Amino acid sequence: MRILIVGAGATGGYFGGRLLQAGQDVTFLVRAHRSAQLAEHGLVIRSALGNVELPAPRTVQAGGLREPFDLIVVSCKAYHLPQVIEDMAPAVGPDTMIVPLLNGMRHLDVLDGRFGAGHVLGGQCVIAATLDKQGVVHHLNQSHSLTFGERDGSRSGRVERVLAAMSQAKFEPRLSTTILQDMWDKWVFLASLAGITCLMRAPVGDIMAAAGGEAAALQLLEDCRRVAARNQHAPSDAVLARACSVLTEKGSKLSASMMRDLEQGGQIEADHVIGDMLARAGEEAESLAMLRTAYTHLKAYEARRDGSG
Ligand SMILES: NC(=O)C1=CN([C@@H]2O[C@H](COP(=O)(O)OP(=O)(O)OC[C@H]3O[C@@H](n4cnc5c(N)ncnc54)[C@H](OP(=O)(O)O)[C@@H]3O)[C@@H](O)[C@H]2O)C=CC1
Ligand SMILES: CC(C)(CO)C(=O)C(=O)O
Repeated sequence: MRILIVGAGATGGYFGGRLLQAGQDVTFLVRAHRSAQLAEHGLVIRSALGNVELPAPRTVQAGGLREPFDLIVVSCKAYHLPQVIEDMAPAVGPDTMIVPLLNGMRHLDVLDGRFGAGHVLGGQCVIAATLDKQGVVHHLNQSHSLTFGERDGSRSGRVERVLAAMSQAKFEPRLSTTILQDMWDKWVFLASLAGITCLMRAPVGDIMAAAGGEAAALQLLEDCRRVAARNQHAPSDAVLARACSVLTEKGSKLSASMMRDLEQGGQIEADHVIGDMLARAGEEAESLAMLRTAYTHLKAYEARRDGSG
């Protein structure tokens, strides 16, 4: 299976690197700076679950794509998606599958609109990873699952082939028959985690140590749950209980990748992760005060960052 990983950043570098390590036919679509880094230093992953150094992984830049790939894994940030879509278009042939790993949901509509829904599977990853200035991928926790599936829930031949291709790689590939619900479940959790850790500029444990911290986190979770329910994707009691316990764990060092980006002064996926959640609340948005505050806070950060205030 010919696999194109779009973006060799934290998630793309990690999962693409693990696939390459397992002997899969992997190419990375990258931009000039990352291309030079990978050519000089190779793809380096530092992980408690096993370091790996892959000298000179195959890369291609926009304009260099000539043929369709079997599988395209999209692992860019949401704010880069419009350009990414144009750059990857020559790699999409009649039988190409696209698996996006972005947090949130709106990218599915964007990808469907450009390539047709038949090409676009559901996808998500659970991992904490970051890229340092030298281009090394740092895996920060013990989770590394990549879940994908047909959005109609079927176990088609093509998703079975993706599972087979991923089965030898050193991460947890999961073929889901409920991928849209899985994506909503993760979004509800992630939007709560990103919203609260960014708002408080602190990981979960420090928020729990602060007066009002637990109530604020749980209120944000409840706001996101209400949006999911309104969109016919209410999380189950078990999913909610798990989200609740992770978001309120005393002493926890957990924070969202958005908080890491924000603390480094970087761009953030405010509209994609929080704004779109609010947009899907419709007229209920007025009553979701924590979610609205989380969004306003991120937009104020963006305004300050890009000097548009
Ligand atoms: N990091 C994490 O722990 C997790 C992240 N996620 C989600 O995964 C998605 C990706 O995040 P993450 O991997 O952290 O992001 P990164 O910023 O680490 O990586 C994204 C990569 O996309 C590349 N890129 C952007 N535009 C293009 C383009 N036109 N052509 C080729 N490459 C391009 C960037 O390259 P360049 O260097 O040129 O800018 C960058 O290396 C996000 O939606 C995030 O929310 C989900 C779970 C965990
Ligand atoms: C939920 C979590 C923390 C892990 O995948 C994540 O997606 C993120 O930090 O962006």
